Amino acid sequence: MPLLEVDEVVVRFGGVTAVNGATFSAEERRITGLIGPNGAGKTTCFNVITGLQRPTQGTVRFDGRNVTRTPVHRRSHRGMARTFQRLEAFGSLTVRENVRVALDIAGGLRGVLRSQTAQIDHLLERVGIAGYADERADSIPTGTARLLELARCLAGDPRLLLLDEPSSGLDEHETDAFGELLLALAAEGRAIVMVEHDMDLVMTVCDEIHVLDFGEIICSGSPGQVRSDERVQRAYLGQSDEENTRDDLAPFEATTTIPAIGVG
Ligand SMILES: Nc1ncnc2c1ncn2[C@@H]1O[C@H](COP(=O)(O)OP(=O)(O)OP(=O)(O)O)[C@@H](O)[C@H]1O
Repeated sequence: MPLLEVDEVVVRFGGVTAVNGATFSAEERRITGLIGPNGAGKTTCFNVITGLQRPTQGTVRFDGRNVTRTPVHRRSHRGMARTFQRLEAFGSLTVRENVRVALDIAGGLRGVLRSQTAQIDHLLERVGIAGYADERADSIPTGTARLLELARCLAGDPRLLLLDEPSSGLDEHETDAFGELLLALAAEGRAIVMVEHDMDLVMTVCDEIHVLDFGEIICSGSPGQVRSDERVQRAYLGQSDEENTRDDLAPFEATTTIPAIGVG
């Protein structure tokens, strides 16, 4: 049974249908990609999964239980963790203090009063930002701040990790290391769902990919299946030049086939 099941979810904002009957799942030990053009409904799906957005219709199940109406903090307590596109760390605290706060909160839920320095160091090393431990969070590069968000998520030892554009701000070398980290986190038994615009990363690490377009899942499958799907290629190429300004879409402008984006 998948750890996460999203079933026929619809989200309407007035006249806008942001998500339209989306059905997909995520399993432990696997990395699931959720991709699609700007405004396709990816972040809204994350909001529904984590409880920030009540769906107009549909169901979310986590570990077999219907959590569609479960508040955010209870879903978190049951093992969901999420990073945001917008950075959420406390800017005036150091990187180390940010991780300590996250560990204290997670530990508090388990009755542990004070986090151990070794735990903090371990998390910082794990995500590769130990060198920034004593810097203020608002002074570190964006990519590093995203890794700090991940460290804060891992403080709660989540079973399901939802990552919203986690690699943005990382250079090529850092992105490669990040991909390795994701694979290691999944191998430990976690389910990872990732909204990501770096197609090289998505195609390299994801076991399964769901493609959203105008709120609908238009394709689900392996990276190979998604790359060769005509509807996916049309969805990306269909954007006007004005809309099509994001770096992530640039590779699709040069070619009509996804395999030519430098993967595999
Ligand atoms: N609170 C809201 N009120 C009204 N419309 C919204 C709201 N949130 C999202 N939308 C609309 O819903 C659609 C889906 O938005 P969403 O942010 O989920 O897309 P996305 O795929 O995450 O986009 P991006 O890749 O640009 O982050 C868009 O048309 C957006 O304008």
